Amino acid sequence: MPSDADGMTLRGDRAVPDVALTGGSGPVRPSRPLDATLGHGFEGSGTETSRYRGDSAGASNVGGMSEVHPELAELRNSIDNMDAALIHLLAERFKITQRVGVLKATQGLPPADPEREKEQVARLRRLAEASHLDPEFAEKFISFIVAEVVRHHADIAEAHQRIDPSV
Ligand SMILES: C=C(O[C@@H]1C=C(C(=O)O)C=C[C@H]1O)C(=O)O
Repeated sequence: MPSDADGMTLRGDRAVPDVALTGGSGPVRPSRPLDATLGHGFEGSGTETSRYRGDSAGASNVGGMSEVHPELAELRNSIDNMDAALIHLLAERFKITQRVGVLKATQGLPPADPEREKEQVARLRRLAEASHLDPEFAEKFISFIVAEVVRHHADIAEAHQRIDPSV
């Protein structure tokens, strides 16, 4: 199985992480020994290893200089990129749902659509399972977002009602 430098194994046309994350706060299940997955610096007795050990914040203090383990820094860089992508995606989603809210308010439709929500939850649970993400976490995540959207829709409907009580 070909493997690139980032701990990703290429299966078919997809890159999948060698460590399977089961969900938000769920357990991390290594699909191969953790030391092999993590690579250098975590096993053995090299100076690189001991230098970065023993600091729970992931930083070691050498001569008053705080150093973060280079692999930890690299991983956090990726986490930061993904968090930024999540925020951008959420911002785009809320732009669209605001338009849905205005459309519903002007058409006299209710803020929430429980049938649509059920379909979304079922679909996202399936997608989560296929991606080795905890489906319970996926459901909580989407429900949290949808609840906020519905609250916005109720606010838009109320504001619209004040301007045009006929709807
Ligand atoms: C966006 C809508 O309004 C609400 C919000 C939803 C969402 O955020 O996905 C889904 C269903 C509705 O309860 C919609 O009806 O499509």
